[in-house]
Amino acid sequence: MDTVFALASARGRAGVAVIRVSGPLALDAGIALCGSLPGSRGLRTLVDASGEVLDEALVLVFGEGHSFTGEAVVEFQVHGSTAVTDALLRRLGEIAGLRLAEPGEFTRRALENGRLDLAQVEGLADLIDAETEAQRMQAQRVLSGALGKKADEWRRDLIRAAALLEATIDFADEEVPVDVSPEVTALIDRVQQSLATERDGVGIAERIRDGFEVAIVGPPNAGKSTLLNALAGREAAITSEMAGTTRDVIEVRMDLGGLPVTVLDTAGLRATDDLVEGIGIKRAVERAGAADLRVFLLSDGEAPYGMEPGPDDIVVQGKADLGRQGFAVSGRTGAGLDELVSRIQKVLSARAAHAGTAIRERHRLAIIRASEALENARIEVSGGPDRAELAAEELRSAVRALDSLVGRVDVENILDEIFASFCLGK
Ligand SMILES: Nc1nc2c(ncn2[C@@H]2O[C@H](COP(=O)(O)OP(=O)(O)OP(=O)(O)O)[C@@H](O)[C@H]2O)c(=O)[nH]1
Ligand SMILES: [K+]
Ligand SMILES: [Mg+2]
Repeated sequence: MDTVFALASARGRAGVAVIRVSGPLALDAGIALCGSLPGSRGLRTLVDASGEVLDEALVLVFGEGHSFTGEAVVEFQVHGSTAVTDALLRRLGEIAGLRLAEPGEFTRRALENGRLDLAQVEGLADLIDAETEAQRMQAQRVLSGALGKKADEWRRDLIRAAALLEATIDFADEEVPVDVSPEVTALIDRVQQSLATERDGVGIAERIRDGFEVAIVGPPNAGKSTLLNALAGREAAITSEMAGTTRDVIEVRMDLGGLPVTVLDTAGLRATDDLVEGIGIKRAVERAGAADLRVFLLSDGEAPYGMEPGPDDIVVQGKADLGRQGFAVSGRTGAGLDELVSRIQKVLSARAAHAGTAIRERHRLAIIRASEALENARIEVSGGPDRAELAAEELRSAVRALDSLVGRVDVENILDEIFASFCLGK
């Protein structure tokens, strides 16, 4: 195994930069730079091959089995200037047996050494990318190994069910006094239910990761673009007194009370002979229809045109500053904005609450494969003792599908995909 090193903190000027060295030669490399290594941490002067001082560093030493990667690791916390980190990386590169780590290589080693399971690696990737509070909490849940724990419970139940069936196979020639099928079916049912909940939560978990879409729709000149700009805090969309100003869908990503949201501004909906405006309206209806939530911004007294609000959708009058009945907002003065944001948040957080520990399409597909095998197992079980062997085989195939969630089975093909999202030094 090579010894690898990389800048583990972000590139660029900073108070502190962290350079990590991991692998069998990590301690030797540390000694080459500092003369002597501290037991676990201490201040050292780092020198180059000719004894020239590189920097003063806080040096952290982790023995094999006690580091992030599971290997022997030395970390140097140095002054965060590009010149210092470049000099140190150059120096490490001169040491025989050391090379620069590939993107994600530290994490990959952590996985290979059993420090993290595959789902935790995905959680770590999400945590590094997390921008909002909801994303951070979701990533922490996955990084803590919650999906692995769930998978263990499912596995235990299914292995027990398979064992019960195996027992009847072994005694097939003799008279088996107990019928195991009720207990086996109960175990299958329990796992099935839990799998269904997790499967249904994946869509929401993906929204938390990638963002919810909230579309502003309504008639021309209702003030949709002005409202978008007020929410975004900048002039993202063109506004004017001309009806039919917005044609393309304008997207602005924002953090609404901890939830990642992309707000869409759309063309005003009305009957039109204008070709380009018509295309804009078609796009508006399509994108708003596919969004997670719609805010119908209406002009005084007008009914929605072209789209009907769904049960969760928010209907609000625009231009509150002109004096409106009921719930109204004004993008111009900001009146009613807090109320609108809190209504949006309320709807989306209620949905976000359904996110479980399975958070990716990969998880959803594994869960579906397992569920299908369990469905087959249930059919075989109901076919009587002669079919016990087939039922047990289906249970094992469900276990294999679930094992792929945490990487117990061969997952080489998905590793590259997962690690492609990692950056250097992670
Ligand atoms: N008094 C008042 N005028 C507003 C408000 N919001 C927008 N306006 C004005 O109403 C006109 C239309 O605003 P826009 O934001 O372009 O409306 P829109 O709904 O995006 O219009 P289209 O893109 O054409 O569908 C502009 O002249 C705005 O200055 C508001 O809250 N109060
Ligand atoms: K307008
Ligand atoms: Mg507009």
